[in-house]
Parts: sequence; C-alpha cells; structure tokens
Amino acid sequence: MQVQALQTTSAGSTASCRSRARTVRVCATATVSAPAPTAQPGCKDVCNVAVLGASGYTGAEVVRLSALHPHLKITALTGDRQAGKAFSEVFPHLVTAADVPSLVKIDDVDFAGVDAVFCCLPHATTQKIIKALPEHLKIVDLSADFRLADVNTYAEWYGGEHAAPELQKEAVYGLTELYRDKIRPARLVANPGCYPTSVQLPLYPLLKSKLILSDDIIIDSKSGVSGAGRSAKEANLYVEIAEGINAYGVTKHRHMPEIEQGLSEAAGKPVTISFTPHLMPISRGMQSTMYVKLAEGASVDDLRAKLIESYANEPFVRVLDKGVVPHTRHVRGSNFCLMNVFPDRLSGRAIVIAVIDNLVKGASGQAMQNLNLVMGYPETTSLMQLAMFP
Ligand SMILES: NC(=O)C1=CN([C@@H]2O[C@H](COP(=O)(O)OP(=O)(O)OC[C@H]3O[C@@H](n4cnc5c(N)ncnc54)[C@H](OP(=O)(O)O)[C@@H]3O)[C@@H](O)[C@H]2O)C=CC1
Ligand SMILES: CC(=O)N[C@@H](CCC(=O)OP(=O)(O)O)C(=O)O
Repeated sequence: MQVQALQTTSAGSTASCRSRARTVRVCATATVSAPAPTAQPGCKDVCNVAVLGASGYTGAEVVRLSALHPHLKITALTGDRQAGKAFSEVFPHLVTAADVPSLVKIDDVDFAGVDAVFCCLPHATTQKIIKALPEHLKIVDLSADFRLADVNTYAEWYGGEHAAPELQKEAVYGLTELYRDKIRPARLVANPGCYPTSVQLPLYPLLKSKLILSDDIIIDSKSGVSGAGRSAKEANLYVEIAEGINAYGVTKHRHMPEIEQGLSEAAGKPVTISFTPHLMPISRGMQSTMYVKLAEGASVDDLRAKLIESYANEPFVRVLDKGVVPHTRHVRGSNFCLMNVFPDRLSGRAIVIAVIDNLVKGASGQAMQNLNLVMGYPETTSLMQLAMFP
C-alpha cells in the first residue's frame, strides 16, 4: 500500500465534463454549495457501481449516499445470507431509493458492465474476493485488508498471511484529506478505519509541524455499536450494551498499527501510541479524546492555529471556535469531522477532541469521497448533507 504525505489542498477539481452536480440539496429548506462543483475532463457521465456487502451497515450507507449522486448508477448489490432478497426487505428505510437491484451472491454479478466497486465485506474475506475481481474495476475497499503497508505487520495484527500481498502494495491509503493526489489515479483505495480517521485527521498536522511530541500520545476513543457491523453477536445484544460503557481491545486493538503507520509518517520517525477504544450505547458516532504533550515553545493556540490552517480549504473538516466542545450528535449522518484543542491542567499538555460518524466519515462517506476523486467527480458530490439533530 502506498502512503505519501501531501499538504492539504483545495478539494476542487479543475475542468468540467457534463457534470449534473451543481449544488447539493441538503434538506427541504436549505442548499449548500459544494466547493468547486466541477468534474474532471473525460469523466464518465454515468458510473455503474456494484456494492459488495450491501446487506451490512456500511453497504446500506453507500446505497443511501448513492441515491443523491447524480453520476452513480447501482447495477449490483450483494449479500451472503441475505442474497435473494429485495434490498428494501433487508433495509426498509431505503424503500424510497429508486432503481435499486435485489441482493445477489458475488458469484452472480456480471462485472463486465461495472465501472466501480464499493467493497463492504469483512476483513480477511475481502482480500480473496478483491483478488479475483476483473482488472478494469476501480475499487474502494472499506475493510482493513489493504490499509497496512507492511505485510509482516498485517500478519502480526490480523493473525495470518495475506492472500493478496501484491495488491496490498498497490493499494493507496484513502484518508482523503491527506492523500488526495495519490488517491485520484488509484485502482484500489484502502479506506481507513473509523478510529484511525478520527485520530489521524487532528494529529497528523500537529506531528508533521512538530508542535507536539511524538513519544507521549494517549488516545481514548469511543464508538457507537454500529461499528461492530450488523451480524448477530452476543456481545452486541441490547442488554449487553445498554446503560453501560466498556473498554475493549485493551492493549491490542488492531487499529493501533494503522494509526501508528500514519502518525509515524507524519513525525518522520516511529511513533508508538497508547490507544484504548470503548463501546458506547449509541447506534452511531465516534469520539476520540487525545492527550498530547506540547513541544518546547508551542502553545495550545499554536495547535489550534495549525489545525485551522491545515483544514482551511477542506469541506469536511471543521475546527470549532475556541472553547467549543465537539459532540457526536453534531456529526450524526454527516461526512464531517469536528475537532478542537483545549489546554490541559497539567502543564505543557493539550487535549485534542475529534468526532465523526463512524458509518459516514469513518466508512461509507469517506469511501464516496474517494470514489468521487477516482472517477473525477467533484469530491463533495452527494456528501454535503448536514448532521441530523436530535
Ligand atoms: N461499521 C463501521 O462503522 C465500519 C466498518 N468498516 C469495515 O467495513 C466492512 C463492512 O462493515 P459492516 O458493514 O459494518 O459489516 P456488516 O457485518 O454489517 O456487513 C457485512 C457484509 O458482508 C457480507 N458478507 C459477510 N461474509 C461474507 C462472505 N463470506 N462472502 C460474501 N459476503 C459476505 C454480509 O452479507 P450478509 O449479511 O447477507 O450475510 C454483509 O453484507 C468491514 O470490513 C468493517 O470492518 C470500516 C469502518 C467502519
Ligand atoms: C465498535 C466496533 O466493534 N468497532 C470496530 C471498528 C470498526 C471497524 O469496523 O473498523 P475496521 O474497518 O478496521 O474493521 C472494532 O473495534 O473492530
């Protein structure tokens, strides 16, 4: 997998093909203009898309977002246990999505007429399936299978040899704001994990600019239960989850090496983090609270100023006003990441807080952002919905 740091740049693409995306309707009463809403020359007016794993949570979000997309036409949806069913039988909330095909098995998809694939399958299964897909396809993979550049690190954390190491090297890490220029020409994009998105967006620029120390980073993250997927698991039953909060994966969560890979690149040297995820009794939403040590001479205001400067032209990242605390409810259903920096009572330290919706910026929204880039559509297409509240 290729990773290479880029300065954050404007999200806009340059020239226009027959883009039907001009402004994006966000609700009955409001319209938000997407930045530079023009497409790349030569881009396809219609992109035929297959969603593999459409009967899961991230697959459903891809279908929901695709319904607003002026260029995407869903030509195939797959399920495993749910194959053979109408999509609206599995996800009745999407019954109003137009022209959605029924769920079929992956083996029954004719990929000849498909241009691009969203792969929303479990990790480990994914690599074998992507390996067998035809070469003409553009693929955005939401699983963890192609995120780690080092095959040995993959084997260590995911417990086994990779079935497609050559693709692991080819894949481009899809944290859009950081790797935009690498993602554009990619055939296979490895969409980041939800925790790594919420952590790297704020910490990458701070480490790159050497405003914080790289050897003293403590990350406390919390996720909604949809992060665990839709398949039935005892640990995710209502009674197990409701009215409580629990840490899990303590000292060994598989997102640690993914976070460290990105932060090490930013710091220019190996970074080891302390990271503990927690499960919250909410369906969607993610907060990462990060305790960092200021570099000599740096202040909390310097950190805020760096984040504001880094994301000034980014449509989906907002540094909140001084003192305003990010809240998961304020990104619910949206592709936004909200962040802020606060002084710690311990001298020389700062507290960085970031929130995302794990299913949108943490998964399907970012996947759509990446597909837009790969296909040459304006990056914000179908993604400017504001958060739902309450
Ligand atoms: N949920 C989240 O917040 C995030 C998830 N991800 C990653 O995205 C991917 C999808 O996650 P999510 O949607 O939550 O998972 P779900 O468990 O909700 O959905 C998994 C999908 O894969 C299908 N599937 C499972 N096993 C097979 C198989 N052997 N062959 C073919 N299809 C199969 C399922 O079909 P069926 O149900 O019909 O059996 C279902 O459509 C995972 O890799 C996950 O780690 C990444 C970031 C965030
Ligand atoms: C709440 C919960 O279980 N979250 C998942 C992470 C979300 C996810 O699916 O991340 P990947 O894409 O890396 O698999 C977990 O901790 O494994």
